[in-house]
Amino acid sequence: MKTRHFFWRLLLYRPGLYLLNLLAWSLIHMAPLLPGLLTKAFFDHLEGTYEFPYGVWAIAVLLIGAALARIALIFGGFMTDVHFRFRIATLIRRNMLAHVLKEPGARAIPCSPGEAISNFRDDVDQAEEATSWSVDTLGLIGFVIVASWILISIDLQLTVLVFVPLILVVTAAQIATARIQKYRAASRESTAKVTGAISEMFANVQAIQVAGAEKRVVDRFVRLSENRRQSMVKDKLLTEALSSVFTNSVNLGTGLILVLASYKMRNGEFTVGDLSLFVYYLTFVTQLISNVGNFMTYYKQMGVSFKRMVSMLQGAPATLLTAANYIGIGRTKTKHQPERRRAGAPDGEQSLTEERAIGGAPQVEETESSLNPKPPMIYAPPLQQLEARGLTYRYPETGRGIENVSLNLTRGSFTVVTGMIGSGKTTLVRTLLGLLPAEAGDIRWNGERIDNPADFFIPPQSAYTAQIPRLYSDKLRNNILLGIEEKPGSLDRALYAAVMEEDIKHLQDGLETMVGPRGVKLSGGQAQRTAAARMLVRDAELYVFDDLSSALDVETERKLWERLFRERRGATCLVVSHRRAALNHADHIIVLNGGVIEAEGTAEELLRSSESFRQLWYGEETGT
Ligand SMILES: Nc1ncnc2c1ncn2[C@@H]1O[C@H](COP(=O)(O)OP(=O)(O)OP(=O)(O)O)[C@@H](O)[C@H]1O
Repeated sequence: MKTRHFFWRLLLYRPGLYLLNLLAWSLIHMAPLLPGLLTKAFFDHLEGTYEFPYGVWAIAVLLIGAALARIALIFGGFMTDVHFRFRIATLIRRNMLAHVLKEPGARAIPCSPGEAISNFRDDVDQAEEATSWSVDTLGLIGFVIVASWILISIDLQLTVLVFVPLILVVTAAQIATARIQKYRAASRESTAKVTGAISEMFANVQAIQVAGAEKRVVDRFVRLSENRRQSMVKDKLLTEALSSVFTNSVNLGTGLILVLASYKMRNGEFTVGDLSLFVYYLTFVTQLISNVGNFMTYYKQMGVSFKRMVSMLQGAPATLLTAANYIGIGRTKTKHQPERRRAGAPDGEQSLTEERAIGGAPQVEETESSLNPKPPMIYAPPLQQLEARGLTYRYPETGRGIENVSLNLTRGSFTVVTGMIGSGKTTLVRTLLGLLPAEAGDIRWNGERIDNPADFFIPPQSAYTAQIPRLYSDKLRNNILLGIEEKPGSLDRALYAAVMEEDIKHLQDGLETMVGPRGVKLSGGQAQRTAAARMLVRDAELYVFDDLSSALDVETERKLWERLFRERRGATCLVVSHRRAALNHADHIIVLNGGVIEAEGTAEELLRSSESFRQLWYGEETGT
């Protein structure tokens, strides 16, 4: 999709509102035609070349009336403009956000959070500005057409002199816009880098301090800011230079008209009223010129912003940005039929993410919301067997990941994925759970294919604790519940299973303790176990733990597995670990190396057959 198609689709999003806005601003910009004619009548009346039937005072009254009418029109114009702008901006932001939320969790945005914020904020503003300025430009063009007709009927030669600067300026601006686009892209990019650096610095204060890297980080920030300063200065300088070209060429045109008019007036071909009309209209012609210039600049800048917004979609069609979705403002929606068919599902093949679940009868619960359409909850039948065949995912940046990995989990089993650092353990569980988009492979729940693992692998099917816990600046209780309803005893059971009961006693406000941004008030182990409790408070068929060992001592980890077995008999566990506490419990162990399965079996078998496994097993003793 090209920029012009994007622009056009934005205008057509709410065509009625856009036309109303266009009408309002056309009237606002064309309204000065009347005072111009009244001023001419006033001077001609005084000069005696024309007799106004109701006298000079009537002209004054009409002038005041015209001014008041224009004020009222401007008020109406602001209302329509605000409504239109707001809807456009909300549409794009909503569509981008909806797409980000649909992307596999681990690759939701293709850039740093700071850059993403800049896309959501500045780039959307740019699109809003361009659409909004288009109505002013069209309104002023309307004014110029009518004004030209009036002026030509008075004096063709002078009228041409009014428009020559206009043509020159528009041509100059056209030539300069390519460069504006380049400078604008550079300034946007450098702004995004500065925003990204700020967000990274705030997120990593502790890491920066312990590494003694304050000076280097600040130096880098200064470098980025300096780059930004330079690119912003270039951008602003060119924009302002163009703007001054617009204004001054029109001033020159005014001078020419005055000189020419004085000759014509001396010859009696031009009245004072004609002169006042020319000068009066010229002010608005000036406005059109700078308006066209502004619009062209905004339009070009929107082209840059459009590309950046498309990059947020990570390969999805650009039309998504302007897809006319319900944006949840103003009206309530009563009926919602969400689209549940997954891309990639071969025709005729049943899948668990569609409206049919195993067992014949549909087991999908429709949720209906008055504001936000939610996907239906999926209740799959209890897990008997989960199979993954040929799972492959490579990170585009490094080409590393996993290749052709298969696994088979039966109900109540405890499977451990182990391997050296960087062998692909996290990638495997993320790909299985749909947090990374599998390039190849097939996942089946009790033999039924799962087309969209990201929608499927959530409670009550599965729950997951990531290697790095993500906590919010809120109470500990809310961090664990994350919005679900607390059932009697459920929180206590989860805390006990996550071996957190002692920690809660020692925390100042127990479960009501505010954990601070990203959980900074908790120890690493507490944060990790909070994440485990968050997982365990959700009843699930399959529990996936990604490497708890970094935050748990051996004894705590042993307790955690024991409690989990006792409390949740029948639950199936997939655990990433290289700790004996987990390996000892395992029914089946998968050893990854370089993204592929190197060996698999029980601990006993692997101790005999796999050198890598022996290294991991004995490495714990030697601490290597
Ligand atoms: N976001 C990423 N972008 C690019 N490459 C990545 C990314 N994350 C991981 N990799 C690469 O993919 C490979 C597998 O990484 P992964 O995190 O799955 O390993 P792991 O076995 O879980 O490691 P660890 O034991 O350190 O957690 C590694 O070589 C790593 O360099």
